[in-house]
Amino acid sequence: MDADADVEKGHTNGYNPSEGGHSRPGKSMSKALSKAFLSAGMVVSVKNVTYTVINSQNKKESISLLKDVGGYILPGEMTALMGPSGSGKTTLLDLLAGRKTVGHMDGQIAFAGNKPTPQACLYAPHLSPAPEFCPYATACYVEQFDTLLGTLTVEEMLMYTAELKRPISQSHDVKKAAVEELIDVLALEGCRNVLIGSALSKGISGGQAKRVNIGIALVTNPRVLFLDEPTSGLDSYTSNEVMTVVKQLASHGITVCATIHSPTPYCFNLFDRLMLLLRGSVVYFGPNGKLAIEYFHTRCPSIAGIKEGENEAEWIVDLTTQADRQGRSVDFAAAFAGSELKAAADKELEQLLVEAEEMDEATEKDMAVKRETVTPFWWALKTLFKYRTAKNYRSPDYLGPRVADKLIFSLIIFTLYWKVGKNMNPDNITNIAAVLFMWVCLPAFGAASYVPAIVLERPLFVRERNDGLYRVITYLVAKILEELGIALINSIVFANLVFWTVALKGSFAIFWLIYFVTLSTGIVLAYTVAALSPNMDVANAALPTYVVSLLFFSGFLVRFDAIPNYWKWYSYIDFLKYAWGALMKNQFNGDRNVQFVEGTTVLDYYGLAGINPWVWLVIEACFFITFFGFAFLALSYVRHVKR
Ligand SMILES: Nc1ncnc2c1ncn2[C@@H]1O[C@H](COP(=O)(O)OP(=O)(O)OP(=O)(O)O)[C@@H](O)[C@H]1O
Repeated sequence: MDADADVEKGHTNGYNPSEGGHSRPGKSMSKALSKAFLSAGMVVSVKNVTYTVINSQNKKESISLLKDVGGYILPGEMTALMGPSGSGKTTLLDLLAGRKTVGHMDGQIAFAGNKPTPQACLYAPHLSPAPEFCPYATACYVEQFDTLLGTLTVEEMLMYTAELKRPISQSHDVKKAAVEELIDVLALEGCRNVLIGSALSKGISGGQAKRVNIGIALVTNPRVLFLDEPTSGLDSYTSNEVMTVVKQLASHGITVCATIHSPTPYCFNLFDRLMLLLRGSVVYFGPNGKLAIEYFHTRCPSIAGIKEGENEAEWIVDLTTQADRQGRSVDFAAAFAGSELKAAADKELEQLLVEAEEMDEATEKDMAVKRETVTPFWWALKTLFKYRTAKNYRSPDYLGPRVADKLIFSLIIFTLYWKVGKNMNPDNITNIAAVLFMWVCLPAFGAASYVPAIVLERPLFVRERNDGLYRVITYLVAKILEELGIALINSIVFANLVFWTVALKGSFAIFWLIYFVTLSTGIVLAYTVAALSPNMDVANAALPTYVVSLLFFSGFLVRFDAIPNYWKWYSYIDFLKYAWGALMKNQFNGDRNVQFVEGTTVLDYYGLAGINPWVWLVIEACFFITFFGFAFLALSYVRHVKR
C-alpha cells in the first residue's frame, strides 16, 4: 500500500501537505500516542569529543574525524546533525550510539550524565517485575539502510522483534498490543500483511520499510532514538510523513537525534535544535530556525543572504560547503568557538552534567545492565525457528538450491551406475570406488549453496546483534539446525535412491550416515568460509578451492601410500578421506574384499583393510564439530563491517 492509500485511510500521522512546507506540525498532529510510548527521554551530552582513526590513505598516520565536538541532546526535542557530505555526521551518531568498532575517542559522552556501557546503551535491560510498557532499552539506532527480513510480513517483522527484545515474562498479548499500537502509530495498517520483500522480489515501499525500521527501534520503547539519514531515498511527501511520526515521539518526551542530508523545508522545521558539522568541527550548535539563520547572516556577511522562500536547510549546508571549498572551514569553527552561543551552550552542558549525576532509580537500573540480550538462549532459538525457519521451509527459493543438486546427482548416479555394485569383477571395482567417491564429493561441493545464507544476510545479522536480539551461538545453532533438518530428509531419501539402485553392499546405515555427516560437515564448512569471507566473490572462490584440494588427498585419486611424506599431514585432516574410506570398507568388507590389482585385495590396495568404518564415521563427525567451532569464532570475532 502506498502513502496515498494510507492517507485515504486517514493514516496521515498529522502530516498534511496542504499546510505548506514551513509550518510546524506540533499542533496538527491528529493521532495521539498512547501511554505505551510515553517514555521519558534522557539527556545525551557530548563534551570535548575528538575521534581519531588510522588514515586509510596513509596507514602510518592517524586522522581526526571529529575535533573537540561539544553539545547536548535534550529529551522532548529533535536534534538535527547536519553538514556537507563527509563532515562527520554519521561518525558522531555512531559514537553516540556506541557503534564504533575502530578508532580512538577522547572526551566524554554521557547518557543522563553517566558514561554508558555498550550494553546499557544498546541492549535492553530487564526490569522485574516488568511493568506494562516500560523503557526496556535505553537507546535505539535506526540505520540508514533497511535491514529487514524479506520473508516476513510487516506485522511478523515487528512481532518477531518484540518477541526477541521484550522480556519473556511479558505475555504474548502485551507484546501483540504493543505491535498493534506501533502499526497504528506508524500508519502501517494497510501493509501489515504485505511481505517486506527484497531487492529481487518487490514488497513494501521504501517509506513503509523506513517506518518498519523505526518500529523495530520503538518496540522496546527506547528513551533515546538515533536515526541515520531517516529520509534518504524517500520522496518529499513520505519524508515529511516519516519525520512527523518521529517528531510526535519527541514531543512525548523521547530524546531524538537524526543525521539529515537534504531535508524538505517541512522536515527541517520539525527539528528543535541543530548541530552543524564541517570537517569534523562544530560550526553551529543551537536552536534551529531563525536564530540559526541569523547566526550565519551575521557571522558570514560575505556570503549571499537567504532569499525569500529559499530552502533554509539547503542554504545553510550550501554556505558551509562553499566555505569549505574556499578553505575557510577552520575560520568557521573558530568563529563558533568564540561565539556567545558556544559559551551559553558550554554553560548549559556543564549544568546538565551536574544535574544528571543524581540519577533516578530507573535510570540507574537501565545503565547498570550487563547482559547481552533480554531473552535466554532457548527462547531466542524458539523465536528464530518460529519466524524464520517456518518461513524458509515453505519457500521454494530456500528449498530449491538445497534439494535440486542432490536430486539431479542422485538421478545421474542411479541411471549411470545402475546395479554396478553387483559386479565384483576386478575391472568393475574402480567403477564402484568412483561412485562412492562421487557420493562424498558432491555434498562437499554442494556446500556452496549454503554460503549466501551467511554472506548476504550479514547486514541483518550485524544489526540484530547490535540490537541485542540474540547471541552468536543462538544464531549459529538456529541456522545449522534449520539446515540439518533439510539435510536429514535429503540424506534419507537420496541415500535410499542410490544405495538400492546401484546395488551397493554392506550396511545401509553406514552408507546413509556417512552421507548425512558429510552433508552436515559441508554446511558448517560453508558457514566458516562465509563468515571469514568479506563478500560472495571471495567465498565463491575460497570454498571450491578448499574442496578441490581435499579431493587430491582423499585416497581415491592418489593412494595414501603414494602421497609424498611431506603431504601426508593434509590427508589426515581431509574429512573426505574418512568419508570415502569408511564407505569403501563398508562396501568391500569380509568376503567382498576381492582381488584387485598387483595381487592385492581392494582394501589392501587402498590401505583401508585395517580401518573400522564406524570409527572413521566418528572421526568425520569430529570435523563437523571442529568446523562448527571455527564458524562460531569467525562469526564472533571477524568483523567485516567496520564503522
Ligand atoms: N579511516 C579513515 N581514513 C580517512 N578518512 C576517513 C576514514 N574513515 C572515515 N573517513 C572520512 O571521515 C569523514 C566522515 O565520514 P562520515 O560518514 O561521518 O560523514 P557524513 O557527514 O556522515 O557524510 P555523508 O553525509 O556523505 O554520509 C568522511 O570524509 C570519510 O571519508
